[in-house]
Amino acid sequence: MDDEEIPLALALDDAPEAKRAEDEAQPERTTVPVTIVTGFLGSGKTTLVRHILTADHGYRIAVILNEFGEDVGIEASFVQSQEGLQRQHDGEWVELTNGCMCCAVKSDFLQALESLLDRPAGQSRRFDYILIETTGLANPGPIATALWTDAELESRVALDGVVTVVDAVNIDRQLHEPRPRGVINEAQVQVAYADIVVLNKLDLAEEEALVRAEADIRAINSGVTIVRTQRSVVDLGLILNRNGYSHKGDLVLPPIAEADDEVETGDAPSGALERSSHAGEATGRRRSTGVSCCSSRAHSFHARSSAASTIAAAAAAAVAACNAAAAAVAAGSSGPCSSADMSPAGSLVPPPSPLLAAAAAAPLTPTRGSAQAMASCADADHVHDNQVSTVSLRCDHPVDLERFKSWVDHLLWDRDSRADEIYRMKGLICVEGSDKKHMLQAVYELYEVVSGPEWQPGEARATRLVIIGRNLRPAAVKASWAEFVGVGQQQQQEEGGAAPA
Ligand SMILES: Nc1nc2c(ncn2[C@@H]2O[C@H](COP(=O)(O)OP(=O)(O)OP(=O)(O)O)[C@@H](O)[C@H]2O)c(=O)[nH]1
Repeated sequence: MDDEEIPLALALDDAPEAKRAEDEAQPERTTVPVTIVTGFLGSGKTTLVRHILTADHGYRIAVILNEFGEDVGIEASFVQSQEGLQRQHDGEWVELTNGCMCCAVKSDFLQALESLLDRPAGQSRRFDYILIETTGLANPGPIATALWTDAELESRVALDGVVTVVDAVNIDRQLHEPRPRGVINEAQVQVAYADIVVLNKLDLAEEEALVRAEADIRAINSGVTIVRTQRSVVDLGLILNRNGYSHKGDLVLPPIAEADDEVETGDAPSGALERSSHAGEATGRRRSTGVSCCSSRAHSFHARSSAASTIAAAAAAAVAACNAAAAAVAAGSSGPCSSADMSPAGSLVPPPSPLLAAAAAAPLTPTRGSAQAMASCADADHVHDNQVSTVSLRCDHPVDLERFKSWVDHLLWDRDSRADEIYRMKGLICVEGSDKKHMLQAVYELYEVVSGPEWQPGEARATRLVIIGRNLRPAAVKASWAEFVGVGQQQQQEEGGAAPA
């Protein structure tokens, strides 16, 4: 979006008459295709969605953004105002000049879909495509399954495809991150469900890493199309209107022969994905799996559609097959939580622009519990519970930008323990001496702070930050915030608690 033309806001009733007449002359489509955009935290999903929204594709696209926990409002409000958009007096929906619409919802995609479909006729131009952007820790399976099943019930929406955006720099550690037995590895499942993988951040990754990433992806989902991108700029013909789940078209799934809804949970240590040696062997097998949530959702839809359960089970089986093979190879050498399985931190290539700061390897600050119930996990180096959670911070007075950056440097780079890991930071920053909003974006050790539009009159000028990671400790994060930004503990408000994946 950086260099692209800024779309202007359009009042819902302001569609040009000629365009409106043209719209009304078009026959109604019986179903609206839905593409799910998924991918791990910070991979480039929003960047892809913005690329789609601003491209010249002729579709009128409705986007449903599912924001993670307490970051609701942070990214959406910044992104929308950054793009010259204005919220219409229509709930959270925003409409762009090309007819695309955007909505931020906290959790329930299907509810948002219903509200979209139930919009009063004539209030806006008709849309003919829906994009759903999941959170970075989401398992896209339940949404895909529900949409696919609904299509069988002659729903007004139909699953078109699942696009998984992969961060070429960080996918290695994401796929191989150790998990306690039975705990889902989100990155693996997101890859497993993909019809197409957008391998993003080419500018930050070396060729060797790209080739390795492709092998890892194919080890999970051997039939998937992989397209390399920078800033998620992809040929939209590859990702929209694939018609992959239509009864008339061929089902686009990892080519798994006999998957059904009886996928077992259990024995294989998820997160122990072997690299390329078993690429292709993931297909045609039925193994036990750590992806229990897929199979449980499949059960709930089995009564409505046996085919629907197959999609979930197929993805689960793909991951399971990889994990089982990896477990066999790794047997006796490293357990599910062995640090030997982890990718070395800090192996990123230097950033190409001053906006991105590269970090040396760095453990971090302390940790926090979470709502996500996970088993404890110990290895020789550390004992922790492997919980993913969110810490939200707020400060109601302007912060010094340089001090703020120093704090981020410290938080991301000067860690003295590897028990915890920050996956993602996002924040709106109210900078001392500036009338412009600033935004922090961090993905693992890389971060950028960019300035955006001016604060609007009456808008609360506050700094709001969201930190998502594994084993975060809020007290220590707050202490470091106080130390580096110079904000007294009494002035901080911790807005949110733990947010489950
Ligand atoms: N250098 C570089 N940065 C990128 C690229 N694509 C995205 N980014 C940056 O990566 C950061 C995360 O991008 P987003 O699009 O917000 O990622 P996301 O997947 O939507 O993040 P979550 O919603 O938190 O999961 C932002 O700072 C982007 O500007 C790329 O190809 N190269």
